[in-house]
Amino acid sequence: MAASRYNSNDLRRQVGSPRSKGRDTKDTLCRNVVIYGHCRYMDTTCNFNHDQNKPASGPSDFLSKKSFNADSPSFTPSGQNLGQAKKTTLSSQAANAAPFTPRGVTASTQQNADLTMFNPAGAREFTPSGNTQNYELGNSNMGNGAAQDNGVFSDPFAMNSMAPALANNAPFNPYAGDPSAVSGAGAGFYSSGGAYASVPMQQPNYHLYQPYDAYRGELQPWQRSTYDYFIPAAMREEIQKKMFATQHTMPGLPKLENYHSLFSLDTSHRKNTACFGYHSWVYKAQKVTTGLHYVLRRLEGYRLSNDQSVMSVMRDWKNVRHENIVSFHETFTSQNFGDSSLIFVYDWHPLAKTLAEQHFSSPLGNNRQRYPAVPEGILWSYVCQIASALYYLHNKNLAARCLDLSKILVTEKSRIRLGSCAILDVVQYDHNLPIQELQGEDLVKFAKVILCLATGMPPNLLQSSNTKAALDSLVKYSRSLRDALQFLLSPVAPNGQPHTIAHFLTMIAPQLAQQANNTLRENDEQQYWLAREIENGRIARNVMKLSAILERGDLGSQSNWSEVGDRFQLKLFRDYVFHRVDASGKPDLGLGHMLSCMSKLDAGVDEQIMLTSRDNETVFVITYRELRGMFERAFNELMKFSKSPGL
Ligand SMILES: Nc1ncnc2c1ncn2[C@@H]1O[C@H](COP(=O)(O)OP(=O)(O)OP(=O)(O)O)[C@@H](O)[C@H]1O
Repeated sequence: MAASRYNSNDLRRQVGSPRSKGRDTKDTLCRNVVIYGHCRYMDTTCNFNHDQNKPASGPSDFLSKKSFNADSPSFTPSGQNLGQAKKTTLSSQAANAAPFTPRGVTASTQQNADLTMFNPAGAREFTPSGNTQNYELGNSNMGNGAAQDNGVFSDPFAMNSMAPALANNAPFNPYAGDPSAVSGAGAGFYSSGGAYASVPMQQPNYHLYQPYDAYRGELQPWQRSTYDYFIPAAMREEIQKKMFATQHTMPGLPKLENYHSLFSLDTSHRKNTACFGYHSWVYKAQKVTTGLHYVLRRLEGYRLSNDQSVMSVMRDWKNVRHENIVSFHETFTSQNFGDSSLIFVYDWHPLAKTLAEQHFSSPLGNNRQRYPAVPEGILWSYVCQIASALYYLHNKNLAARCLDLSKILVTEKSRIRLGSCAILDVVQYDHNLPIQELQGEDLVKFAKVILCLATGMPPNLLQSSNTKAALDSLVKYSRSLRDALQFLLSPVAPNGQPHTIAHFLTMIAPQLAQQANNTLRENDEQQYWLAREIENGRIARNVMKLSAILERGDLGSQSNWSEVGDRFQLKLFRDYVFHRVDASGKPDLGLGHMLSCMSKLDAGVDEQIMLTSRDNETVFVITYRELRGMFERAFNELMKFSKSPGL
C-alpha cells in the first residue's frame, strides 16, 4: 500500500523541538564571531567559544571543515525550534515525517510546518559576507527540510540545483537583491542577457485549477467567491432556459414520418396569411433518426402541384449556411394533420423571438398602435446583420423574399436570423422571374423593416402612410442611418445603375467595423467564461467518479468493498475535502478548498495531506499522487463490473 497507517498518538509525540545531539561545543569557535566579529547569542543561548584567542580544537573546527551543513553551529539559532535536521532524507511514509514537513503542505499540516519553515529573515545573519569558506552546495541542508522526502518537495530556496553553476566558489546570496551579483556569481547558470532572463522556466502544471483572473467587478467577498468560480447567473439562467425550452413537449399533436414530439411554437391562434398566402403553423420537433431538434413550418391546406418547385428549392437552399440565416433542411408534404400540408424544416433556435414580438409585442394583425422607437445602436446592429445575410444570398444568386418583421428571428440581445427562407420560392414558384428583380425587392423590404422599427410603426401602419414622410420623421437618428435607408428605398442610383447590396455594404463600412468589434468583444467574454467552465467540468467529472466509488457497499464477491483497502483512504479524502469543519465544529463550505483539492487530485501532485479518520484513531499522511493512483485503481475496478462505458 502506498500510504502508511499511523496512530495519531505516535504522531503527537513527534511534535516539538528536536533534541540536541549533546556534543561538547565550548571549544569550538563560534562562526558568528569569525564572520561578524561578534555573536548576539553569546550571553544567552550560544554554547560555542567566543574567545578568538583561545585556539580552536578538535576536528569540529569549522575553519578546517569544508562542508557547511545542518550540524554547523551557526545554523542553530536559539529561540527557533529548528533543531538539527537529519542529513538523511526522510520519507513521507515514515511516521516521524509529518510534523516536520515544511513546504508544500496543506492546511492540515501547515501549523506544524510553521515551526520548521525556513525563514530567510531569521537566517540573515548567516549570510557569508566574504569569501571565507566554501559551501558544499550539493550536500547542503538548509535546515528547512527542503531535502526531505526523496526530493518530493521542490524548495525554491534550496541551493542544490545551483551547485554546478556556482562551482567557481563565488558566494551566492539569493536574498541580496542584486541581479548583477547573481550573473557574476553564476555566469554559467545565468546568461549575460539579463540577470533573470534565462532562469529556467518552471512548467506550469496544466492539471491544476487555473481559472483566468478573478472577476473584476466591484463585488463583496462573499459574492466574489461564487463569481470567481462559475459563469454569471444571468448567462447560466439563459442557457438553462434554452435547454428547458428544447425539452418541451405537447400531447395531442400528430407524429410525422420522420419527426416526433411536436410542440407548437405559435403564440396566437390568429394567423395572418399575408406572408405566404396560407395559414402557417410552427412546431418544434425531434427527428426520429438523430434525436436532434428542428422547427417545422406547416402551410395548411397547400396542395403541391409542381414538383419542380420543390426540387429546385432543395437544390438551391439545402446548402445555404450563414450565421444570420435560419438554415433550411428539407420540405415534404403530409396528411397527418388532417389536411394536405406542406412542411418546411429549419434549424431550431431555442427562445427565439420574431422582431415583431421583440419590439411590437405581437401579434401584429391589424395593429395600428405606435411603439417606442428602437435605439440607433440596435438598429445598426440589425442593419449590418441583415445586410450581411443578403450579401451572401445575392452572391449565391438567391433572394430572401420573405423579409418581414414576423419572420426575422432575434436571439440573445440582438442576434438576427432571417427565417422562413425558401418558402416563397415554392409557393410562388416562377422560374421566369429575374433574380435581380427579387433581389431589388429584398432591399426595399429590408428598408421597410428598419423603418418600422425606427418609427415604431407596425407594417400595416407604415404601408398606409407615406414612406418618404416616415423617413423624414427620423430626425433623432444620425444622417448616415437616414442615408442608408434612403439608398435601400430607391431602386436605382442617379446614374441609372441599380442599387445592390454590395454597394450598400461599402456605404455602411464604418458601422460594419463597429459591429465586428462588438462581436469580438462578446467572443472574448464568452471565451473567458468557457475557460472557467472547462475547469469546473473536469472537477465535476472527478466528483462523479469519487461518488461512484464511495459508500457503495459490496462489489462482486467482495463485501463492503468501498470501505476497505484504498477506498478507505479515498473516503477519508472525501471527508477532508467536503466535510471539513471549522474550530467551532461548524461546516466549512469554502469552495476554494474543494476546487483546489479536487484539481490537485486530478493532477496527482506530490503535495502531502493528512487524513484523519472520524474517530481520530487513524491518521494517514499521503500525497495526492498516491491518492490519484488509488482513485484510478478503484474506478477501474468498478468499471470491470460495469457494462456502461464509464465517465
Ligand atoms: N427556427 C425557429 N427556431 C425557434 N423558434 C422559431 C423558429 N421559427 C419561428 N420560431 C418561433 O415560432 C413562433 C411563431 O412564429 P411565426 O413565424 O408563426 O410568427 P407569428 O408572429 O405567429 O407570425 P404569423 O402570424 O405570420 O404566423 C415565434 O415565436 C417564433 O419566434
